[in-house]
Amino acid sequence: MQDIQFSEVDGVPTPSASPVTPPCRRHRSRHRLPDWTGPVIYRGRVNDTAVIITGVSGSGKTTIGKGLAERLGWPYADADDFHPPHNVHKLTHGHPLTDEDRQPWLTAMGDWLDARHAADESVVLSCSGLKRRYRDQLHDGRPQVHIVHLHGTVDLIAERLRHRHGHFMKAHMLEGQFSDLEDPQADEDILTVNVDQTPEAIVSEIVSGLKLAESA
Ligand SMILES: Nc1ncnc2c1ncn2[C@@H]1O[C@H](COP(=O)(O)OP(=O)(O)OP(=O)(O)O)[C@@H](O)[C@H]1O
Ligand SMILES: O=C(O)[C@H](O)[C@@H](O)[C@H](O)[C@H](O)CO
Repeated sequence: MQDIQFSEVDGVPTPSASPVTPPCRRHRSRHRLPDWTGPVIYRGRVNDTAVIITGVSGSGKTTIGKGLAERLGWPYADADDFHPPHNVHKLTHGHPLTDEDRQPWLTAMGDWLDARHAADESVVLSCSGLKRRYRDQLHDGRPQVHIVHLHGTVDLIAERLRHRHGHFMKAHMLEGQFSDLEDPQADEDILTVNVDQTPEAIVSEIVSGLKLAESA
């Protein structure tokens, strides 16, 4: 296998030798690997980037998503705002969502990602993305999307939820969230970050892990 050296050109890592293998192992082969025909598309990087923060309820998606968006100077959106009223009603009354409930919600987020991409706009979206097929639905065919999964223990997250007030999602639903959770697999190209650290440290880990450029 040929060794590929990278140098920076306009902030984009560029190989100094024509590779015969993909330039980056974190690239998802199913939909992002271009044939080697010219300019480098590094990790699927296009003009805009969409970072999706996933994790169970209480893992910190909102806290970290907003912090990251602020650090990068990008708009932020929360998946909770894409739920049809029926889903919010169910969650508010303590009923977990089914795959069927989640379908219109995933479609709405996908449409939103496509609209932001068409406008060349980089964004941060917080979304539970508990099951692999939900993540695939948002990820596949969207080279601008990078997923960051917030990982934490049940005990730590339950403790945080016990202290959270004014949110429709209640702590007792955490068990259902963990039973629905399908941990990210290696081939999903997902950055997993442990939430047992300060929000600032988590945001920094994401910025460096995804090599995101911070706003001045
Ligand atoms: N790294 C952290 N350290 C300490 N507390 C945190 C951290 N991240 C989040 N929290 C706190 O934990 C609680 C849950 O965080 P947050 O609301 O961001 O989670 P969430 O994943 O968006 O939840 P949901 O999916 O239910 O909206 C909040 O009270 C928040 O302030
Ligand atoms: O997939 C789900 O069950 C939902 O997305 C929930 O996780 C909530 O929307 C959210 O996390 C609570 O704020």
